[in-house]
Amino acid sequence: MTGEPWLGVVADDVTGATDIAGTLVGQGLRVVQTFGLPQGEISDCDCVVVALKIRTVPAPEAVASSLAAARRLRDLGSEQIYFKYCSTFDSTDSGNIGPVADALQLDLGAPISLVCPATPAIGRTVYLGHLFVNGRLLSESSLRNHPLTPMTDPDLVRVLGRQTESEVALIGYETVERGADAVRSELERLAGQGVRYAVADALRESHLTVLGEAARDHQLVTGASGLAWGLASARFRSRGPVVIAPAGEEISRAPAAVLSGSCSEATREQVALFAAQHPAFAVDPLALAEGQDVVGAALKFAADRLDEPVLIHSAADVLGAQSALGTQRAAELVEAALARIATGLVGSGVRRLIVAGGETSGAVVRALGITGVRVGAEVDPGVPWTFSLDGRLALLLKSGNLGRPSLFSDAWEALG
Ligand SMILES: Nc1ncnc2c1ncn2[C@@H]1O[C@H](COP(=O)(O)OP(=O)(O)O)[C@@H](O)[C@H]1O
Ligand SMILES: O=C(O)[C@@H](O)C(=O)COP(=O)(O)O
Repeated sequence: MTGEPWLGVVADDVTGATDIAGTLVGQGLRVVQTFGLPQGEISDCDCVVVALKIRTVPAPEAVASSLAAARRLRDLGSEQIYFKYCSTFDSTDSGNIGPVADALQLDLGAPISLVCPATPAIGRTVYLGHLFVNGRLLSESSLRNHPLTPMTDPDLVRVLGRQTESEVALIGYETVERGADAVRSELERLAGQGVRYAVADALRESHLTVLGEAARDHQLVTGASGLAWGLASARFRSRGPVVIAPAGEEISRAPAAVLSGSCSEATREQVALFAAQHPAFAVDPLALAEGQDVVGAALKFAADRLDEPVLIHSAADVLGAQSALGTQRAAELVEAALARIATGLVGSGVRRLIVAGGETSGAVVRALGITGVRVGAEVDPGVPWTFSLDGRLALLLKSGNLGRPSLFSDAWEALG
């Protein structure tokens, strides 16, 4: 094991980054995750995951940030770059998966790259190039109605084809089932025909190991957490999970809080279950818009109850808030308020913090001035505890769709 990160991940959002980081830790890699470009030297790890926020920004901005991240990762010693996007391929017809992959391929001199968001551990599979979410076609899942990136076409060859000028082809499950050599030969054949992207089928984890083995020497691999799992399991067949020292006593006994700005189905269940057993404060976007001191009220509520974990959440009447204030303004008000509440909570001694929601997590880590975390063990697939590099905090940053209903309660126990 070297001290240099051989694998560099460019992730297109914050909790997506935490998801892949946790997956790699589960496969025995030592992982550091940074928010934005890594600062200074990073050693004693196998992988650095750079969390960007580029899923829905204009394509040129996404390309510039990804290139900068990949170049920095190469400077740190990464031999292989992994572009992590969402397991539901969240993107629009103009990007950003195609433009970012194109730019990274060109920069790294990669002739052809795998494209595979399949992540069976969370119910995402690819069959004949079609993406399924918990057994339903992507276009018939709730992603069809995503506010920013509605996914109405499940055929990934077609979806990516609209985002790139390059040729996109399919490597079907029959080839994958024949093993890594068969996939390698097919990749060579396709590259010889000028194809730059091979969407690969994967229905179960053994398929991901085959793909990981086939892509072992690729300069660029693209996918969600599943294919990263395959890469790591092909490379380190016998490595057990990293044993992360439990949080120091100072942290594991410190006050704890959950901040949720996520409105996703899984989070709603988690919030409802936790709120039934613990003190909970609802942030009202309309009150924020009226200029009421909601932040002050939330902090007062928490300060009176910090002998047990408190929950501050926001997802009550989302549609009402959006129609009164507009989607963007409502989101900004809630994100800014939760970020200020996070700062106040940490100021009053909270050192164990769960944050639900990708955008929300981005706003919170920015407000807290956290530049990076060392990644610990997963509590659920894609949901690991992390420890800020400055030693201040244990943070669990959770993507909206991930985690079991009792995650918020179970996570404290997992922290030790
Ligand atoms: N009650 C609400 N009304 C309107 N927008 C809200 C409300 N609560 C949260 N939001 C916003 O919804 C967005 C949720 O996104 P995010 O944090 O990425 O969660 P997820 O990972 O579930 O998508 C955030 O921008 C948040 O500020
Ligand atoms: O790949 C996934 O499903 C997640 O890692 C992910 O990116 C989810 O997106 P957000 O819910 O917006 O964090």
